[in-house]
Amino acid sequence: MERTNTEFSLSEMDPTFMSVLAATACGGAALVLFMRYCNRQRMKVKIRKARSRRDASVQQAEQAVQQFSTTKPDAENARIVSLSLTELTKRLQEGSLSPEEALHAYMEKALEVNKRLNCATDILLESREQLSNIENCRDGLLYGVPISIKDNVGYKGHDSTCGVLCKVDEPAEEDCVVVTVLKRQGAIPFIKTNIPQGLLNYDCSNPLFGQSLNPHNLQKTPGGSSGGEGALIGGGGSILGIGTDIGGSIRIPSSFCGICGFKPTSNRISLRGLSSCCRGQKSVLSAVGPMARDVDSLALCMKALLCEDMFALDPTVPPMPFDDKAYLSTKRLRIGYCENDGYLMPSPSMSRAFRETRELLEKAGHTFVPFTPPRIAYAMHELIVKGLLADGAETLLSNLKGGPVDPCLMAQIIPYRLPHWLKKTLSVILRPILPRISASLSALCGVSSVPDLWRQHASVEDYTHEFISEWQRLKMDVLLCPMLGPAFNLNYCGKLTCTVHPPPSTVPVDLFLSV
Ligand SMILES: CCCCCCCCCCCCCCCCCC(=O)NCCO
Repeated sequence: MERTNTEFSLSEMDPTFMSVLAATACGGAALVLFMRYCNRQRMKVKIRKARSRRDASVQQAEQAVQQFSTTKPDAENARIVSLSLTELTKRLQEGSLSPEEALHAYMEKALEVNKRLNCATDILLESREQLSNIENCRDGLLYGVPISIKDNVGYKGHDSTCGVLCKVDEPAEEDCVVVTVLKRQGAIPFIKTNIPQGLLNYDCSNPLFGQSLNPHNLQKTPGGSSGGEGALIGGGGSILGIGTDIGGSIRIPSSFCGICGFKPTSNRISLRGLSSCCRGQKSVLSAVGPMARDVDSLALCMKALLCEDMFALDPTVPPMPFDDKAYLSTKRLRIGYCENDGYLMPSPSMSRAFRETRELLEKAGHTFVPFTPPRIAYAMHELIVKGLLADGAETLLSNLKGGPVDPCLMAQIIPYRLPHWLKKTLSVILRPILPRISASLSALCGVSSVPDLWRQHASVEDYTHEFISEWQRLKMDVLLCPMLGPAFNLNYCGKLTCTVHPPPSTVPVDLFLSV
């Protein structure tokens, strides 16, 4: 066949041109490798910086505790950390215990728990400075009470990392509203606690601070995302903590660590000044709430937060104080119960705890009515997963950019990263054999347009009203249902979420230790 003049073989090419081409290709490859190397180095520096900052604060706190114990050798630390919050506040208010003693006792205990469970991200050494004007808060409901706060709760001068590298070295300019109000009530935030990377996970590990462990079994996770709080409080290192919850982040670690947790309705407590990896997401709303050893402590914390100060600092919060009358009422209740929502089977231990609780409440004269949450599979996929990741997980992924993905998040992130066409195709193929995975994959594509997002919001609104109508039809006061638990193994994340707004809480029935 005759050769055209545009055809030529490599051997006929100008050797100078060939060398330039080869040099350019090698240079390009070297540049890419160099940039990757620099990026990895930058990443390592950031991780090292965050860790050494945490370690330095731990070291300084150890010195402070030691120094205090030499000036006050007779301090009854073990006795102080065993008091309930009611007893502690009483002793602080009557003056038989000083805020300084309470703070140092808890700091010592928290450091010991942290050594075992790796649950702290930062020790707030400013807490000791706060002691110097704590007498101005003598009338506060939490006068002198040392408290813990989750990593994403803004505290002036400290990072709220959410476990991602891009938020390291971004210290809060001001205390968030919750911290301001708690401080005015006399509380002393002294420690920040660990979270899973990105906060959208039920484990508790991130590349900056590593894996936190369960206080009752070191092979298990404390849960997430308020897992550091669960571990610290469950281990005895804090008497009251502040967590956040979208789809279980207060309730699940409370259940896994054998403590109590309360997720109020969203914006009952101000969210101003809190950090997040999916800010602007409005389908499944986040909430701030307390975690503690007993229910009375949760109530006291709510009472302290629901005050004029918070309503003035964040006027978007409804100015509705704590309803003491309802809390103390002994009226017989009409309790809706749901042992199995048809989506997630409770574990045998959880079923037993549920039934024992029901029996006790029935004996106490409360009435039970069966309640079935409407259209649960639809709510899980179309409202929760599609709502949380309406942007196709773009915001979360952009927060993870430039850093390693934690092993506990990997299984979640792989499907997020698939291209839309592949998620859609897999969803269609898997529909007949794995309907839930198929529905999740389709939901992970998020919404396709602004009108689609509005439809999504409208569906959440409709579902909320459908749920509330059923609640009202049955004339229920509360709903009793089992929690996820007992605690999972490390790196095994669960998927239990909630989108409607009745405020749920977790209360331990007894401690179930799996071996
Ligand atoms: C092979 C395909 C598998 C598809 C898997 C689909 C996974 C969807 C997972 C969605 C997970 C959402 C977790 C939500 C956690 C919420 C935690 C929370 O409450 N955080 C609050 C932070 O303030």
